[in-house]
Amino acid sequence: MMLENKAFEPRSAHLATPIEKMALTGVNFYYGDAHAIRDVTLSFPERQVSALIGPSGCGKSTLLRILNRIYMLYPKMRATGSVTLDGQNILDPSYSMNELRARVGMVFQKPVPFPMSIYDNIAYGMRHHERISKAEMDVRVEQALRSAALWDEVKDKLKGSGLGLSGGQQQRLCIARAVALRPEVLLLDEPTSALDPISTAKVEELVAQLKTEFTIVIVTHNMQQASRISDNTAFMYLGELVEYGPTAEIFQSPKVKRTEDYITGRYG
Ligand SMILES: Nc1ncnc2c1ncn2[C@@H]1O[C@H](COP(=O)(O)OP(=O)(O)OP(=O)(O)O)[C@@H](O)[C@H]1O
Repeated sequence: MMLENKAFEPRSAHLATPIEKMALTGVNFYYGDAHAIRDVTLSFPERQVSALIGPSGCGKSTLLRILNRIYMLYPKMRATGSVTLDGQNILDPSYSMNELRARVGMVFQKPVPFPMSIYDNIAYGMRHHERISKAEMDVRVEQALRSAALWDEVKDKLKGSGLGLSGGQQQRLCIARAVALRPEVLLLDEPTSALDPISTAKVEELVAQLKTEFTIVIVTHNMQQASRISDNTAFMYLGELVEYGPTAEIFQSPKVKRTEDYITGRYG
């Protein structure tokens, strides 16, 4: 069945110069007294994949969580500086959390489907955010599952539990759930670290497709993955941004010795 898919029409075709979708300026982050992110300034171009890499504890996940203000759920965590989304500072408390949740979606390392049917896993968020008819919901669920390259595997068992899927399928279900809300930015926190190589390859292919419609920021420990799927790579160390640029440059001719050492596996 051919679906009319307005949500996934390119927002502006054939961009000559990428538009800056999100930008951090002088961002610091604190877990209580612990200073986890130090004066980070960088921007994520629209409809490109940007990878955050660096040794364990360098602040990759923390940086990702600043981008959707998820830390605000916890007391004692605070960010300073500015993070803009299409030029508006999302760290400003007056910026609506609901709007941010709708515009910036997140997928975590460990897939956690809701304990409900595959169909309801996708429909749940939409019911919460929008009023849509059953017929339109069916279309949107199908679109989301197709976008996450999962439709063919689940179309005959939509009423079955999301928990009954394999790990790789569960992760694609979680991606479908995020995509269904039609965000503009997708944050992926090590989305393949719990997956086998075949599922990993599927998710990587999926990221390549999704970037035609979404701006993607991905945290990964996997150097090959960063070099395969990202347009830009940021190398972080001890909470600081060491180097950021086009992925080919970062991997082939890093300017900073520490980046080179990490990428070539001399430490990590
Ligand atoms: N909830 C927390 N409370 C206090 N400190 C934290 C908390 N979460 C992370 N940190 C600290 O912040 C720093 C950055 O952690 P973060 O998880 O962002 O690093 P990471 O690069 O994503 O690491 P990994 O690759 O191991 O997931 C670390 O020093 C970590 O110990």
